[in-house]
Amino acid sequence: METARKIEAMAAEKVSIATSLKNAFVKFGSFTAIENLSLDVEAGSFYTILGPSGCGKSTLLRLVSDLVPIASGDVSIFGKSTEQARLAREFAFVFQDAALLPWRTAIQNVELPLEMGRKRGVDIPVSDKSPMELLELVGLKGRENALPHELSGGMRQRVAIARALVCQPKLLLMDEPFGALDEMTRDHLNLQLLKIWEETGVTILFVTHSIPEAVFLGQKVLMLQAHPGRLKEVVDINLPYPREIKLRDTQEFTKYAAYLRELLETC
Ligand SMILES: Nc1ncnc2c1ncn2[C@@H]1O[C@H](COP(=O)(O)OP(=O)(O)OP(=O)(O)O)[C@@H](O)[C@H]1O
Repeated sequence: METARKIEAMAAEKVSIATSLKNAFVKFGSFTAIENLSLDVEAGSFYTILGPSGCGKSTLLRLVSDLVPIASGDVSIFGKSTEQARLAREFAFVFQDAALLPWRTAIQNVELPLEMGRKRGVDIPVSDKSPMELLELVGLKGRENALPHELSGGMRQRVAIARALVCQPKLLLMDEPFGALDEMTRDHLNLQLLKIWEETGVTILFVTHSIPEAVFLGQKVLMLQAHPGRLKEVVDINLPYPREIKLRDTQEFTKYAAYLRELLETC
């Protein structure tokens, strides 16, 4: 009985951890890109990732998403190996470039992962929201039949987010998704992303170069340092949600941003 309870508790703990890294190393030949990284990301949380160029931010997301192998240590996604999690569509990736198929309309791009799953005869999870509802969620109602070249950069990125959500991922990996956008569009998408996070309960790992963006979005900011890439500090952002743009004008926000700027200088 005691043992059964222990196993149950361990299983529950595993499920409540979206991503677990234990003494993880990533190497490219003799070059160490990530050194001895240990981290538990709680399910449903929003982590932003900051650090100097080349410190391994993208490599970390690529490790979690089974795109690069671990050299030593452990990495798991909801208690599964990264390969099992990839096959079960537990996570989805959003890159800086929306990478839409130019000959398909917005809605056809969102439907693509479902079509591909069907073609391969794979049983994939499907969002309880339809592709149309997902486009609505990202504020693109009425533009579903537009081709990518008829949409702005921000709109294309919103289609990419809707596409990432179509298989109901539990974990969303975002690598500078708004890095190429103007400030107003970025602000708008930051707000929309927070709304999506609150509505869906998805766990988010979000790489950015922008300190204000990292503070505005994240519950925690993961600061990495370079040469070799390793964890410098996890900074808790104790600012309430829902967050509004005017939060950036507050003293608390400015304090966090200043602290992170100083920390970044030491990385
Ligand atoms: N496929 C690869 N082969 C060899 N080295 C690689 C490979 N991918 C990344 N690296 C190296 O690993 C290190 C970390 O790269 P990564 O792209 O993760 O950094 P980053 O923090 O995302 O950088 P940036 O902020 O400039 O985007 C860099 O030194 C990079 O040159």
